Amino acid sequence: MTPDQLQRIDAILRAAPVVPVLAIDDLDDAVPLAHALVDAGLPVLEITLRTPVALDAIRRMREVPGAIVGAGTVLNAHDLAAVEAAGAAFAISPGATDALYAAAKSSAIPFLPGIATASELMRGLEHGWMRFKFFPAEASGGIATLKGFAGPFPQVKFCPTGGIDAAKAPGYRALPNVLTVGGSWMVPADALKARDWASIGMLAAEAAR
Ligand SMILES: O=C(O)C(=O)C[C@H](O)[C@H](O)COP(=O)(O)O
Repeated sequence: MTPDQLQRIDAILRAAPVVPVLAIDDLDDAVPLAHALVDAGLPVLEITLRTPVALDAIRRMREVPGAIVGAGTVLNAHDLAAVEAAGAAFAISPGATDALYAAAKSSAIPFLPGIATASELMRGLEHGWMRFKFFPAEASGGIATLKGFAGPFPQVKFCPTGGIDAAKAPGYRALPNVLTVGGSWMVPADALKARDWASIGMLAAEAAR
């Protein structure tokens, strides 16, 4: 991670009160969903590569004014190259491998690897990274684990994701080593299916406060 990549990932995460983690099945939902979230105060969007239309969704959503659209579920060097080619502003992984770190080092895209343990974090430090997704946050000890990491790793900051909801988010965001949190709670599956942008906007606005 170059100083430039560190500065860029920090700027992106600091622009996000919360990062919505999105799985888009219907490409026609991409733009109205981005509008609903951005207008509600959540400009930074993580589009997971879990659906066949994810790369096309990134291409469309990045045209929405104010949106900072990145990719999630980036599992390998091939995924990283694909999301960079689609114009993603950043790439997030639920974990990390040596091959993925190597690919990220030779790429310009800001990359946020995932870690859940001290050893995974130390492997990331060896590769030069100081910003991580903490995943799956709740299942990996949540706030108590992040407080534990603050002692031996004072220079490291996190975006915890996984099992966080509206009630739990403020506790995470109050931690000094947390830049922002990620989660899908503001886009309930039934609201997305119903294209209920008003409800999603209300949940997003609440998350942005
Ligand atoms: O697909 C990925 O790359 C992931 O890392 C998983 C997501 O971050 C979580 O599924 C979001 O967590 P929830 O808010 O609990 O839904």
